[in-house]
Amino acid sequence: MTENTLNALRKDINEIDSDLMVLLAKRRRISHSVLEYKITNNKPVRDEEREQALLEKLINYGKSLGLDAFYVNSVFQTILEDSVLNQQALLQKSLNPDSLSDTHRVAYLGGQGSYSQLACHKYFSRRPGKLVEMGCQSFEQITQHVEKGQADYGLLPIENTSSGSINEVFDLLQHAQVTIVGEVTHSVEHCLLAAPGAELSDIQKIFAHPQPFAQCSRFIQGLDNVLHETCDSTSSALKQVSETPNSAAIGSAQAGKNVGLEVIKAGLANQTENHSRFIVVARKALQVSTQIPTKTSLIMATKQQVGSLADALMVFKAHNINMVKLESRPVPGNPWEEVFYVDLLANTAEKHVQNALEELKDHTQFVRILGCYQSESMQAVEV
Ligand SMILES: O=C(O)C(=O)C[C@]1(C(=O)O)C=C[C@@H](O)C=C1
Repeated sequence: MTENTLNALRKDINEIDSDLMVLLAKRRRISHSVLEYKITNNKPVRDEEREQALLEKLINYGKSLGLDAFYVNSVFQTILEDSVLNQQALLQKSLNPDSLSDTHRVAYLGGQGSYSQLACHKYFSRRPGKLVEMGCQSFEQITQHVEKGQADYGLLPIENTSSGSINEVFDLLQHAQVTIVGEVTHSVEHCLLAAPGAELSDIQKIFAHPQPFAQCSRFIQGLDNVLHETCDSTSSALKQVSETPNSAAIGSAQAGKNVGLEVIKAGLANQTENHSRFIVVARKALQVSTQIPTKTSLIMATKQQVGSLADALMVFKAHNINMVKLESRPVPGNPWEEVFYVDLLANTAEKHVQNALEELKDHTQFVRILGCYQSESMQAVEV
């Protein structure tokens, strides 16, 4: 085949890709119009039955065209996720016109290329406006920026599929004067990043934030005679590499590229599927539509008597509320006392949820709602 033929074929591919883009944009606009029907008729945004029927039809059609089911399914699951999340974001925007600002000032940990920055970009990609990013040195600095009104939002990692809950953030939430207004899950691919040309055998020291160290513990334990040093953030770990010979940092490939470092080993995390969930905090709560999946997070201290935690949890069962997280943390200054963090699939705008929260007071010493917010972890339908 000549180079001319190759160029002609690539031109055909470019044209098909442009046509696909036009069709995707058209599909999105139609999906926005469908939302109007759902608003008027108070229907849930997501219609899993319709998604399932659509996917089945597309998979069969794909087969007749020689496209395999896995490919068709994954392409259309992505399209459907975009459609649902966009409808939800539009609905939320119409419910909270006050939050419609041209600028979002967002505080997060670290700087360019940090995992928090990537999660921030993902969350705000569906919330148009100018993003003013404020890289911070600590989680506490993030909540302080929000409390003082220097930032509109703060992004805090709360749990990771490899290392579990991020206790420092749970402890901070006990006292911070902020409310949770959103969540975003981001997949994290940890790489070992070093100066161009370096090899794994050259590395004598590794810099990283404690979280990546925990999430890559098996890889780290397998290295002999390599020192580790913890840093405040991935960004500062990257900076250390440029100042320390024969060193490397753990970070995303993008973070390394931004500062001229190369990936010398990828896929370091203990689990192949390594995801972090971040919460978005603000000073003022947002109203959440009852037509979209919603989470309510709270902290509670149960009474110091036998069975009080079980009694408290039975309240959720009695009101048919699904609890998706329960975490206990010590109370600073009060040894052996515990507070519990609870995530519920529930919207505080609903009467049965309000009743449950009222009843919960009978079984606890205190309850504080940390936030009621749109749940963005979307489960794909099974076909
Ligand atoms: O058909 C609908 O109800 C839509 O809102 C459209 C659409 C889609 O993009 O195809 C989006 C969300 C629903 O979960 C199902 C399908």
